[in-house]
Amino acid sequence: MVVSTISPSPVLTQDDLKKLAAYKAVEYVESGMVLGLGTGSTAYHAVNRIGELLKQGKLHNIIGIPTSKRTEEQALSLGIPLSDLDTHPVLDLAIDGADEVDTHLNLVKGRGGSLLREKMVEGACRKFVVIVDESKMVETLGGSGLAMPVEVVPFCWNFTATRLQNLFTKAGCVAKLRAADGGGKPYLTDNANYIVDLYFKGEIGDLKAASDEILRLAGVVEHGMFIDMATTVIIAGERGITVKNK
Ligand SMILES: O=C(CO)[C@H](O)[C@H](O)COP(=O)(O)O
Repeated sequence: MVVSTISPSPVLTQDDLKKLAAYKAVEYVESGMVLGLGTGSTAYHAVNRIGELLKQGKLHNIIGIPTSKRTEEQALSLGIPLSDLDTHPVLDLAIDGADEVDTHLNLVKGRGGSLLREKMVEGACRKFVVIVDESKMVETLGGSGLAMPVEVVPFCWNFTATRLQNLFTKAGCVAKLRAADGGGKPYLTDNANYIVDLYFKGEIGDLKAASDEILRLAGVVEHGMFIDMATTVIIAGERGITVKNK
């Protein structure tokens, strides 16, 4: 793993840090590329920057593949030409945020709800650049006490949630159905599925084994562990930008 650190910065807000990481990632974009466009408050800055460079004529012939309806709307409003994986099954580069990044550059994604499309798009990229502020860096995934999302079909979701929780009893896992903003109804993904958030008290353990066990359950569509997918992680912190390459 190659690590490089670039220039210190003054006191910045978390959003400033997200923007710094996003702008740094957009330096990897070249004219003619097919790009995966991520979802979330960090990726938002990257998509805006790509739109800005296109408008200024500094980038040409970009094709974006959005990872959510939200990003699709944003990209269209900026005049970024869009396509899909059916037409472009191999992408040059994707830029996206993450909820957690571990020391091996494995990720938790999907607290913003777009994990399935993100995994499809980012899994089809030659290069996947992840952009985070330093608060997202963790020793081990799931250890922050925050959610590890799993997209499930709505049919008997409670049955699936219970089976998910039972997979990780040793890790003190609690499975909760994600509610839509305002409570009441379940959160619906862009694919009309539900999300069950897994909360761990202990360690998940072997990530690949956990992934296999989750995906073996009928009713599960995809989970938010992105194992061995990121090729570069750009971390913005108070002391500057750190770039980690696989
Ligand atoms: O996985 C995601 C959405 O499904 C986001 O990339 C992740 O939640 C990070 O979001 P943010 O940049 O807003 O912190």
